[in-house]
Amino acid sequence: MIEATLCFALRVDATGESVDDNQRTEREVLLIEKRRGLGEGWYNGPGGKLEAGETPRECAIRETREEVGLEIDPADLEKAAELTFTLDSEIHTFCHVYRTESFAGEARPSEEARPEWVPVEDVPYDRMWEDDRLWLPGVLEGRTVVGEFAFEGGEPLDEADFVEHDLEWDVTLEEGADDG
Ligand SMILES: Nc1[nH]c(=O)nc2c1ncn2[C@H]1C[C@H](O)[C@@H](COP(=O)(O)OP(=O)(O)OP(=O)(O)O)O1
Repeated sequence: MIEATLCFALRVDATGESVDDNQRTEREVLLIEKRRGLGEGWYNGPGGKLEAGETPRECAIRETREEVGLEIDPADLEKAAELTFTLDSEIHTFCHVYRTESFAGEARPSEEARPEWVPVEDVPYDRMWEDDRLWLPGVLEGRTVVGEFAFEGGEPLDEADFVEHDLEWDVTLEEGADDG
């Protein structure tokens, strides 16, 4: 089983467009267009596989730094979801999902990822994993969720068929004692 993370940074963008002289503000999320690995060519949050001895929180911070160059304080990461992806009835990947509204630096591209700030209303679900449209909108609204998503058809996971899912919303997500 692969243990992995995803990290969604959110910001409020003042667009400067005036509506009755009020400045319109729009929430944006930092997505990446993935340049290699599982889900290559699709949009997702920064993230990746845990390294030995690393907590999920540490992994989410490291992957976000490596892939797009943002720095995040561990205390500012909020656990938002725990997702289990099964392939042909076996657990393939367990994914810890975090969100944050606090970070330092400017997003920059890397070999692994091309970052893009996207209005929360315009997330390109047609260019993402098929399961994302089921859980990401709630996560971006600030909710928590535990989900299980079943894929069939053999490796690789990103070419398998998405067949069923189960979601439990607004749960309390426990974290390991060393995971802050
Ligand atoms: N069904 C799914 N929906 C989704 O949104 N993200 C998924 C997913 N299945 C896997 N992922 C994500 C979780 C994790 O961030 C990433 C794992 O992909 P990879 O195994 O290719 O790892 P990466 O190459 O990104 O990581 P490293 O090699 O550790 O840098 O894909």
